[in-house]
Amino acid sequence: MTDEMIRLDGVTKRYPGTDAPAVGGLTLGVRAGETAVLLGPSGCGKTTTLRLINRLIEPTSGRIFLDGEDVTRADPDRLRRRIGYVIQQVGLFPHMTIADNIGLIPRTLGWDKKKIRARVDELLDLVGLDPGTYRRRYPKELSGGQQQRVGVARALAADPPALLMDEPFGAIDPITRERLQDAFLELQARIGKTIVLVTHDLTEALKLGDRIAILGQGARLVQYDTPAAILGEPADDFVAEFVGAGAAMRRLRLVAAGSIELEPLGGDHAGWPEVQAEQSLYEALDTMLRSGRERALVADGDGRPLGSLSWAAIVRETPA
Ligand SMILES: Nc1ncnc2c1ncn2[C@@H]1O[C@H](COP(=O)(O)OP(=O)(O)OP(=O)(O)O)[C@@H](O)[C@H]1O
Repeated sequence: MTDEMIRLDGVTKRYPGTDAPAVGGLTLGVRAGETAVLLGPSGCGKTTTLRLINRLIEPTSGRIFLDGEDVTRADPDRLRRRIGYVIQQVGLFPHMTIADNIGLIPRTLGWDKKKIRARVDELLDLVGLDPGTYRRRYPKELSGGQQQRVGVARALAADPPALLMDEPFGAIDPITRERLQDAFLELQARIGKTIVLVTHDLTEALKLGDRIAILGQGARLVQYDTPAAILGEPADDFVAEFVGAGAAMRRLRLVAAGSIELEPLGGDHAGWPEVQAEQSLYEALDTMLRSGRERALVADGDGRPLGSLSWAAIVRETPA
């Protein structure tokens, strides 16, 4: 057995009348409870890959597995109840209330009214919208960010183990977008779904992904790794170029101060700035810069000193 919830095995999609495949023999596994981000340039096949997973698009060849089961030929309607789908345009039905939009799949599954109502309220709570205020409203009476939350609630209605998200925060202003990303992380920490999320925004990928799949044209898998590894050890020039000039600085946000080799504290450290072991190197460096010191004391959660972190140690730890 495998702990992979989603697996693509040599999946190819060739649209009629095109020369090169949109997805050419992609093999990719997503572990249960993890968020995998598909990141790559426009037209590289991200959306096609996502829609192959829930069979909105039929593969030309290859196989797709959900929780170890070959679903390449499974009934698409049944499959989609096990895989929630969230898109950028949200796709709420304008003539239906928020409650009816969220209750869509439970209704098709034949749940009774009381159970649907309870589930709708539970989901509104989960995504941070007050049920009393929002349940009877219509989509146009909500902001874009609130509609996006409803879209997520709807996708979660039948409690599917997996969730596909296509540029879920794409059309939203930068400040709301950051708030929704934070809300996404809090929600995911509680519900632990297996998520495949498409974006072309590197910052979003680094923030939300447990692992990032960098795709080239034809959904060629160039690198599939943790955010820190993508930034620290780009597989080739394509990835290095994609993650760009700020890679070393971005990586500092992903490494905890307590995770690198600290120096012994030694004698007098009065007046040193202090950072928590779980704070990032980025925050540690910021603290040092603001206090005008080249060293900080690293302490654990109970305030016990663990060692000394120097500027030089951060430079040594950063892959050149
Ligand atoms: N229905 C279709 N028929 C023919 N070609 C298509 C169809 N849908 C997509 N394509 C082509 O397949 C390729 C991959 O498209 P896809 O939408 O998967 O890319 P993407 O990475 O999601 O792009 P973007 O980031 O711009 O949304 C593109 O070259 C696109 O033009």
